[in-house]
Amino acid sequence: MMPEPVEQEFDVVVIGAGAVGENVADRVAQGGLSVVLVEAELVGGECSYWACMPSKALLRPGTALHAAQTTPGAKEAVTRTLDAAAVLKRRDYFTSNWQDDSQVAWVKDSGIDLIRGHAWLTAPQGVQVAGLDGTSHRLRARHAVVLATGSMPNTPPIEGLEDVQVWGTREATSASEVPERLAVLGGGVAGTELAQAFARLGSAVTLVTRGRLLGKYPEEAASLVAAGLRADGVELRLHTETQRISTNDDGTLSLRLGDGTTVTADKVLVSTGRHPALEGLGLESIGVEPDDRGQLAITTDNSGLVQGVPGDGPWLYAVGDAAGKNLLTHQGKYEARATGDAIAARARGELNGAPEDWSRYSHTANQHAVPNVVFTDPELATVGRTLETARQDGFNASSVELPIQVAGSSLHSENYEGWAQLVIDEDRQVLLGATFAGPDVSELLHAATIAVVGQVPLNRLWHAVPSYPTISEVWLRLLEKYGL
Ligand SMILES: Cc1cc2nc3c(=O)[nH]c(=O)nc-3n(C[C@H](O)[C@H](O)[C@H](O)COP(=O)(O)OP(=O)(O)OC[C@H]3O[C@@H](n4cnc5c(N)ncnc54)[C@H](O)[C@@H]3O)c2cc1C
Ligand SMILES: NC(=O)c1ccc[n+]([C@@H]2O[C@H](COP(=O)([O-])OP(=O)(O)OC[C@H]3O[C@@H](n4cnc5c(N)ncnc54)[C@H](O)[C@@H]3O)[C@@H](O)[C@H]2O)c1
Repeated sequence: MMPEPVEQEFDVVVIGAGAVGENVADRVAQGGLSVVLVEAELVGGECSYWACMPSKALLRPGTALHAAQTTPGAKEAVTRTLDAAAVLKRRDYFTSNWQDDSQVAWVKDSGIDLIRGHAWLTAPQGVQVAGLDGTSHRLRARHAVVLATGSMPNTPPIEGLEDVQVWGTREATSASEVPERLAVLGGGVAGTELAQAFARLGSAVTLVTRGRLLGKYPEEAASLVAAGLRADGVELRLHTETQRISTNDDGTLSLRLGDGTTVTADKVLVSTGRHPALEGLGLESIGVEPDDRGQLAITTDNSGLVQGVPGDGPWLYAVGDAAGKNLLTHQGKYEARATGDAIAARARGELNGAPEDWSRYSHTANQHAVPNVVFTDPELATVGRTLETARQDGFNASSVELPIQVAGSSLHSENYEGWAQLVIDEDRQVLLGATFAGPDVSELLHAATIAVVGQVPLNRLWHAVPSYPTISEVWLRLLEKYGL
């Protein structure tokens, strides 16, 4: 006989204890509300164990080595290649060996309840949990339920894919061995970063993508990254469809490509994008139906409130990858802080209706300034609008571009190659976006984020003097080229 469910009431129920769910729970707890986090796997989610942390831990040693190899004086001291076993060991450290004890301790210390199990909605403000320990929970949320369930990998329509064992990003980031030959499908951020990480660890890597590399980024910046990958021996098969995948008798895998050629590899990584993890969440019970493509989709307002949901007042929110706006940890955590504060303010009666733009309860930066770093070598860092998206959004936009050739970059490494772009709103004379590509440019990005969010007039930005000799001097050159 099934045991009776445990009935519990909380002010807020958060489904999913990734970085984003943890942050919502923290803010509502700080706002004086009782909150429970429900997590089906590891507390800390994708970023901590299978995404940001391990991928960056795999990339960083290669970047450090390459920096030394391109700096005379240091170069002579570097006589060996990467120690793959040591790199994997360091990656294991950054994933805490896939143990979540320290994050569980933080949850408890923060006054947040935790239930390990799979949760779904049963009714407005009602959540059922199948506990991993066999217990069943029936939860009622007095003020809010927050969906922070993350995202799932897309499965590309490739013949034979269902019958073979491939890597997703989870298997790649937690790999215990470096495959001799790796084929990567998808030329987005995940595929590009992991292709370089494994190439530098010793794999012969072929990356196959149907468009150009990093197609969402300005072409000049993306082509510097492509050159970096090629220099590491990655074979780039761009503008190429993959038609079929099959297993060979020796256990290797073969990809038949649209141009009639075949790529054979020991492992194949499929990294062709992700979609919000909304399946199995009981959304049908509150009237959310799959769209024409059979996918569940939700719309949220600027405080994360899901639109068009039945119930008595605002109660269902979605944040982070689950909301599907920006699949980035830092931006999801930003949404989480605002949403958590909005829930607490609504509970106190201090916030009615949608929050004002740029108030602490609003995700306004999502529309203007989402920072984004591709952690390859060279790096690609971008914030805000590209010239193309600015014009699509109706801005009277112009741009100014330059190769990064300043004293700081020439000192940084031999033959430093970089590229920078500012996108300008001609009507208001403020920045709409910026892109930097080159070794170690990611630390330039926050200055651009501040300028975009602060809508700093260009004639005031002129007075922000970059230190000499730093790579940031490219800011001055760009403003000079613009005509200041
Ligand atoms: C390879 C890779 C590298 C990346 N690198 C970066 C990077 O460098 N920087 C960056 O900003 N972003 C990066 N990202 C994106 C980043 O990982 C995500 O944006 C981030 O993890 C989203 O956090 P989240 O809390 O919304 O979701 P998640 O971290 O996915 O957490 C969701 C949690 O919800 C749980 N869950 C789901 N459904 C249920 C349910 N029904 N009941 C209970 N629990 C449930 C899941 O088990 C999971 O723990 C990377 C992604 C990938 C794939
Ligand atoms: N440094 C970072 O911040 C970082 C790193 C990795 C991942 N991420 C996040 O994780 C998410 C997922 O990364 P991703 O690289 O998988 O997604 P993505 O959307 O960046 O790239 C998907 C790639 O797959 C290709 N593709 C899509 N469908 C295909 C098909 N049917 N056949 C062949 N190719 C196909 C696309 O053309 C594109 O090149 C991203 O949205 C990103 O925000 C962030």
